[in-house]
This record gives sequence, structure tokens and C-alpha cells, in this order.
Amino acid sequence: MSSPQIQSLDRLILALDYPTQSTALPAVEALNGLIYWVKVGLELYLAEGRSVVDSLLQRKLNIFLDLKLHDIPNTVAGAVRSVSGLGVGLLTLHASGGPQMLEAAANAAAKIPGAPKLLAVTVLTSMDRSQLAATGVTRTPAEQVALLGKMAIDAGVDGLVCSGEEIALLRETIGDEPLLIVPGIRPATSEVGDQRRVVTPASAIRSGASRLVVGRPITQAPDPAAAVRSILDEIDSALPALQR
Ligand SMILES: O=C(O)c1cc(=O)[nH]c(=O)n1[C@@H]1O[C@H](COP(=O)(O)O)[C@@H](O)[C@H]1O
Repeated sequence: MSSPQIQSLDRLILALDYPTQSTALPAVEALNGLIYWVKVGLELYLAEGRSVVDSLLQRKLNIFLDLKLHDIPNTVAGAVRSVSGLGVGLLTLHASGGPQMLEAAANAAAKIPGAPKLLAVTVLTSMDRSQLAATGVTRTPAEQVALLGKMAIDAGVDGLVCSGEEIALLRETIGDEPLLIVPGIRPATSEVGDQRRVVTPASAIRSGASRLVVGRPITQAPDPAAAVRSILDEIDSALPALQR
């Protein structure tokens, strides 16, 4: 296996879905040099707050803070201001909060130097058509992602979270510039679990993903470092030659 290239290291985000710092930090340290980006989600952030963010920043990691904000525009704008001093690079909010909420968040971030880039979550990768229908949405997941994605980019966010199945469709409508961050990544040998719309790392990169979010296929692997190396190799071989 070749040594990881910087271009592929920047394309992978490790989801730190752990209950405490004392479980998350050793997992990160075991992957020293193989991981540039980590995602702190609700489980870890609600338990540890900014202290875990500070610990990860001290280890020179880039942070994706996945809080999936969804509230009235004034409240979400305030939450964006509160997060902006933390030093995180990416922050999520739900596209289904609507254009006014997204605009208020984007306007708040634009006024603060060093604010995170905002990512609108379209349709969760754990949802299939029947889950979506249960919420009253009769479109297919791809149709709903296309609608929410265009609306969110028009409202001023920097990028979207979508599944690998919708990347090509979104690139046709929003172009190459917005970030497309893609969870629901499953190498061919990994268990799917609660995810529904899954693709392999290579497929997501070939379709135009900016970065991939991967949790359990790494954290629950018998050898997490080997799992990361194999994903990085897959990313590297799928990147266009000019980007390697
Ligand atoms: O916003 C996210 O990061 C997210 C959006 C989405 O639609 N689906 C999704 O799985 N995620 C996150 O991506 C990670 C996926 O983890 P694994 O399924 O373990 O690889 C989890 O931390 C989820 O919270």
C-alpha cells in the first residue's frame, strides 16, 4: 500500500461518534498522520462542549462541527455567532429549515472573520423513499435533495451534505464550486447498518464529492489504521490525475 497523498488526506473526514473525550482522543491519536479532518457531532459535543474542540485543535486537526441546526432564523443566526469563535472549519444546518433560516445563518457568518463554512444537510443518508414519505414528502430522495440543495445554495450557504447517489445530479445544477460533503460511505466489505443511501469511497469521489465522512467503517474496524489506509488508497485512485 502506498503512503497517503495530501490530496486524499484532505478528502476524508473521520466521524468521531464517541460519548466522551477520553474515548475519542485515543481513537484519533491511533490514526496520527492519517487523518486531517474530524467531525464532532451531537453525541460528543453535547457531552464535552468546546473543550473537545480545543483538544482537537491542539492536535492540529481541522474540525467539522455537525450540530445540524434547525430553528427560527433569529435563533439559528445567534447559534452561528456563538459557534464562530470556536475555530471550527465547517458547520451543519438543516436545509429543511427553509431559505429565510439559511439566509440568516449565511448573513451572520459573513459578518464574522473566521466563521465556519456552512453546510446544508439535504435528505439524511439514513432515509429512503418510504422514510421520506412518512414525513409527508412524496418526492424521491433524489428529487428532494435536488430541490433543497438548489434552494440552500441560492440562500447563500457554502455547501451541502448529500448521499453519493445525488452528487452528479447536484453538480449539474449547482456547478463545481459548492462543497459537497458525503456521508453514507461504505467500502465494499463494510456493514451498511442504519444507512440507506450508500456508495463506496471511489464512487463518491468519481461523482464529484469534495470530502467523504466516514465513521464506523473505520472506528469499528479490527484495524482502524488499515481501514483508513485502504480508504485513502481508494480515494487516491479515483481522483482525476491532475488532482493527485
Ligand atoms: O451531517 C452528517 O454528517 C450526516 C448527514 C447524513 O445525511 N448522514 C450521516 O450519516 N451523517 C453523519 O455522518 C456520519 C456517518 O457515520 P457512519 O455511518 O458510521 O459512517 C455520522 O456521524 C452521521 O451523523
